[in-house]
Amino acid sequence: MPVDQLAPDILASEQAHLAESRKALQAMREHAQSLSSDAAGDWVSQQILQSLLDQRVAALADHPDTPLFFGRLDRNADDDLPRTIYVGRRHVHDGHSKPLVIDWRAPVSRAFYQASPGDPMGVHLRRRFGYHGGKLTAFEDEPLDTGADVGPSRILTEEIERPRTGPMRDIVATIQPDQDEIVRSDLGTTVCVQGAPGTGKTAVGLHRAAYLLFTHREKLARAGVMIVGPNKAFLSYISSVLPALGEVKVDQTTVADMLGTPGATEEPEVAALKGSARMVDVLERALWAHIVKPTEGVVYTQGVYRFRVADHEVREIVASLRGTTRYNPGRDALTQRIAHLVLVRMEQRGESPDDRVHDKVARSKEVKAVVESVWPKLTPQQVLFKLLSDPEFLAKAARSDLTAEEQQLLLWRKPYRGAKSAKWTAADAALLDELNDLMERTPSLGHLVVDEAQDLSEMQLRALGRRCRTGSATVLGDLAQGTTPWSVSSWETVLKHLGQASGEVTELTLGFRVPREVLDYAARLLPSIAPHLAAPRSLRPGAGSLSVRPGGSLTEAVTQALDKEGSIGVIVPDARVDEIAQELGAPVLGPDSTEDHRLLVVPASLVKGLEYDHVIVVEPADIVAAETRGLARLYVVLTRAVTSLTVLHDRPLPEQLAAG
Ligand SMILES: Nc1ncnc2c1ncn2[C@@H]1O[C@H](COP(=O)(O)OP(=O)(O)OP(=O)(O)O)[C@@H](O)[C@H]1O
Repeated sequence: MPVDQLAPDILASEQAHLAESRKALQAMREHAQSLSSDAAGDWVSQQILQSLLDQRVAALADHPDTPLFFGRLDRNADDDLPRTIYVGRRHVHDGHSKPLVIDWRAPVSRAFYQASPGDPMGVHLRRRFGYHGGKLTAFEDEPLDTGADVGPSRILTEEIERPRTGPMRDIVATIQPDQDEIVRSDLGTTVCVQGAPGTGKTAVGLHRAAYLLFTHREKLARAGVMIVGPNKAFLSYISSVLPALGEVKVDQTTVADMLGTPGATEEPEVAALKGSARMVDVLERALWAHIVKPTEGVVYTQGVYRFRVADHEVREIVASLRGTTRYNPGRDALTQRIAHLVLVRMEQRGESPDDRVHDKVARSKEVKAVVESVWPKLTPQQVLFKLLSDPEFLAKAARSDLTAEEQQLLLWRKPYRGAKSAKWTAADAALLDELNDLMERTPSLGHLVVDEAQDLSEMQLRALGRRCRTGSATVLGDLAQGTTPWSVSSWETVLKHLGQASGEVTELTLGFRVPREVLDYAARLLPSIAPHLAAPRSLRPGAGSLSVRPGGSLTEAVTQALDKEGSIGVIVPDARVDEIAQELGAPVLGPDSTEDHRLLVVPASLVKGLEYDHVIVVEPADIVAAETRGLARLYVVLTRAVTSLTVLHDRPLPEQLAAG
């Protein structure tokens, strides 16, 4: 496709449109700044209005380095909009409300991403713009009414190959048609995306969040949108994308932050068992086993009178409540109903007690004592503590759902002294969350984006599912990159445990990050780790991007990479991180890292979801040997490179890689 830098007139007129749009944006901002919150009636409304105005002013800031628009459509359409529209990150209009730039999320912008010679969608020319810094330097024309396909866009390839420094960039200018389908799917639809490394799953998830917030602003501002990623380093890497799209009110979190940071670790087989949804019934029985059959009634004394509620009456209330409410509301309801019966007795004696008396009875020590003995106040930690430390209690709760060996596996080898001093693992955190929800309903958000979902256990998925129970989700992942002991093998299973069984599973198949030569090399591992998945495809051939060096020198590889532009990740077996960092005098990526460095030593276990222009992998055999799903880990490691991958090894390569 021609990048038409040789048409100076056109380029100059497009640059003039950019200048006009920038000026108009400046005017919109000045107007917003001139608005006053004084018009609001009271102090509270004034504060709310001021905060809205501040947000509006911030949203109208012009970032000189980011293109205000990146595309143009010349349309045949007969609607209220100009025939020529410019597509950009946000709406900009002139002083007469004429749109100069239209938000990429507006319905009319859809054609920019979706129109094709086969289906021009009323567009006869699509123009893409190339930028250098904030300067418009090139454009690329695609006539859509001639029926001829003009081939891949050079602006797209250049965008992908632009050297990386710092965090992930947005892809709003170059979203591809199949990605756009996912980005623009309805709020009510849960979408699950399987995609090979670098197919843009993370990018698509973030852009979908931005699209939904634009399209359903009010509803989602109330209900909330949350992005869930594997660790803080990953969140830091993606943290700039949504703000660059003008969306600052999205929470980004990890499962550990959401459910509680683990204070202990455990054997993979124990973690896998605790992660299984078979634990659900066990937990439910464990909780409800705390309710004791009432053997005594209540005697409430007021002055010289005693009002009695018989034991069988308490039994009846408990029986009617058990299993029909969550644990805590059930406990409250038991208190209220006992108090009610006391009040009935008072009325039978001719009194007319009011609400205050009702409250007093409900809070009396007599009623509290019976409720506590029958339906005790509990914390999730107390229940799980009992389950993991008391073999008899576990056997009672487990029934035939867990074998004797499995029960043995669950019990702590060295029990803690109490629920408060117990140290919980990542798997325990999900069990505690399940118990918490059995006791008290977990509030739901409007939309959840879950990245690297293949690594979540069934119990973690249930925990996330609760948080989008009345909303929807975007679930992203790659079954071949599953590295946890509980990694799932099908997306249908993921959706089921998430409580979104009707969600749509879709696939992204074209890789943008990894050059073909490197991707083909990594794909030699696929038959061993995910035989049912098709080999991934790559947009760019990347001839010469792969170098495998037996006995190769690390210092030499790093020096070569430093001679080129872009970021460098030296990915090493976790056990060798310190040694190699010292050798290179380079910083190490930690789970909580948020800083940018051009050269980083990266532990293999932390590199999921990240990418570097140049990747140097040290000793693949050790990376594989370090964990049960070591081959899948190696697949993740080998698919992080945008421009070049160098593999250094002294030990023989894993046989799947060697046999090429
Ligand atoms: N349409 C696109 N235009 C430009 N760049 C793109 C596009 N789609 C994806 N990319 C780029 O490709 C790279 C990989 O994207 P992303 O991290 O979203 O992939 P992923 O599928 O989540 O990968 P992984 O499975 O390895 O986590 C990123 O640099 C992203 O910006």
